[in-house]
Amino acid sequence: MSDSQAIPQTSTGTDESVMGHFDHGLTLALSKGRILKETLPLLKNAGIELLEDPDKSRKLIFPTTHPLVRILILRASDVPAYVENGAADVGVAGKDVLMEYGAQNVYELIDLKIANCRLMTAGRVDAEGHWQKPTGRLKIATKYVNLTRQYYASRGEQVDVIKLYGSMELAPLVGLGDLIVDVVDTGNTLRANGLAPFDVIAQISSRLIVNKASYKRKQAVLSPILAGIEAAIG
Ligand SMILES: Nc1ncnc2c1ncn2[C@@H]1O[C@H](COP(=O)(O)OP(=O)(O)OP(=O)(O)O)[C@@H](O)[C@H]1O
Ligand SMILES: O=P(O)(O)OC[C@H]1O[C@H](OP(=O)(O)OP(=O)(O)O)[C@H](O)[C@@H]1O
Repeated sequence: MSDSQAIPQTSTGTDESVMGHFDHGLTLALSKGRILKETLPLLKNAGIELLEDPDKSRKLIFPTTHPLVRILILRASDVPAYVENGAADVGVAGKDVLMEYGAQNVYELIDLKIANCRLMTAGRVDAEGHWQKPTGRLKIATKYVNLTRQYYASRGEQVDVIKLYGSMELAPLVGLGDLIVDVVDTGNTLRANGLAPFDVIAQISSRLIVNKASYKRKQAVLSPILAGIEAAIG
């Protein structure tokens, strides 16, 4: 690497809360977007505010106003893995993500009642709002492959599941699957793409999860933070 390409070291870039193991403190795993936006007011009530705007930074670890708390910004679906393996002590993730991942080593402590939506089946309908059920096995396009298999198995239906990573609404429009399983809030995305919602699989909100070992070892730091968050829930 030439000098002009060298990565600049900022004063916070080598700070222990950013780079170190941070064993004495709490590491929180959140995801960018709606979860971060809706979690910040709850954290504020627990004395935790970001020192930097993650929308204006390429960093992934953020120090906070609480000297013993730092925040990791991850992909929403990666949050359970970080908490389950102890790389983060605490995480906030949608119930959809938690059910799909099936984390073992975590306690689900608080329903934060944010990012509320429903996990649903949906499909392409004609002008009268009718869906043509195909003959033979249903093909379901979704990023929730485990949940989808469980749901149809519980109904005694054999289906083929096609794994996608986003924009599920596109799939039935171009013949990739007969139905989708995705989260629905206003229904606008379904409507805009000529799809209709069918069955509700689960009501979804975001949950605060804690690594089981962290819960035992870090009670002193954790308890007042959990109390502050709980007090702020609407
Ligand atoms: N339209 C919505 N309205 C309300 N809550 C939603 C909506 N879409 C998703 N959620 C909830 O918010 C969580 C995070 O969604 P977000 O869109 O930020 O991440 P994502 O794009 O689904 O994740 P990933 O990048 O890992 O695929 C979801 O797991 C779900 O619980
Ligand atoms: O019923 P609605 O209010 O339209 O919300 C549903 C949409 O929200 C989510 O996507 P999101 O907005 O998170 O975009 P994404 O595809 O980047 O995840 C979800 O995957 C749906 O597409």
